[in-house]
Amino acid sequence: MSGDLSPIDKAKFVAAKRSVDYVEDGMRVGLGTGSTAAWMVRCLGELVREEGLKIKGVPTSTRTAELAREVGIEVVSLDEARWLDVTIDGADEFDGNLNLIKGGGGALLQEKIVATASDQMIVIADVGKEVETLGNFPLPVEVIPFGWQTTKSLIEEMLVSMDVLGRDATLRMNGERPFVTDEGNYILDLHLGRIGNANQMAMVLNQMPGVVENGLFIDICDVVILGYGDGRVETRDINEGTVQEDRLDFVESDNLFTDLGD
Ligand SMILES: O=C[C@H](O)[C@H](O)[C@H](O)COP(=O)(O)O
Repeated sequence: MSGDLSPIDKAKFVAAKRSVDYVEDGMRVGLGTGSTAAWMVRCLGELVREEGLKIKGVPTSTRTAELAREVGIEVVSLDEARWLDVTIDGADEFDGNLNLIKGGGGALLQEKIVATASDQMIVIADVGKEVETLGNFPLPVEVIPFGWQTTKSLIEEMLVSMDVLGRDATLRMNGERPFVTDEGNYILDLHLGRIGNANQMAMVLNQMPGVVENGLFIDICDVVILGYGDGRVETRDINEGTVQEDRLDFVESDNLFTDLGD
């Protein structure tokens, strides 16, 4: 079965597999959204079903909620859980300070609320997500549908005044219609190229009328677990200042991958 996976999927899988080591019995766990986070949800489901792990999962999208229930994880709302032990999620880009761009799948609002309500946020990513400076990936900004074209013009004017390289904002589409988030909002993707001051950009965007949230996650992520297509895993902890490397090996078994340890 491992032969069916592309190197990028293997990289996502090994990062996800390593991340569930952070989850202990009784924890309240934020469950991210996207293809990498989906691997993590499946790995957690396996632990719940086969090893009796008891956790409460708070999903960051309806997609993740469906998958979590499907694999046997008890799903609760953030209001029920109130505060979480850990959130594990993917990212579209991360830099050396573990600042992120998220929202490629449109789930940034719930993801940011859930990650911020967690003692620890762990990002799982394939090696292609690492960048020197954020901004090559279009920055998603969630806006309310009312007056979205005015909001778009205001954002573009702001980008000119901030002297940002790219200034185009495009409405995310789902076929012929605007893409609609779980909260009923639209997404504007900002094609910036390079975000010099991500903190300032995040603050300025969130002050604009019509903007609900932006996809910059600044000082929220604690740990990045980076997967490689050959099974190597690198864990970077920004608080501890540590980098650990190990390896998961691919085997043709029911479990797909076996932890070989150090
Ligand atoms: O809205 C989606 C999320 O922020 C995802 O975590 C992000 O887009 C990364 O997704 P993937 O793991 O599929 O690359």
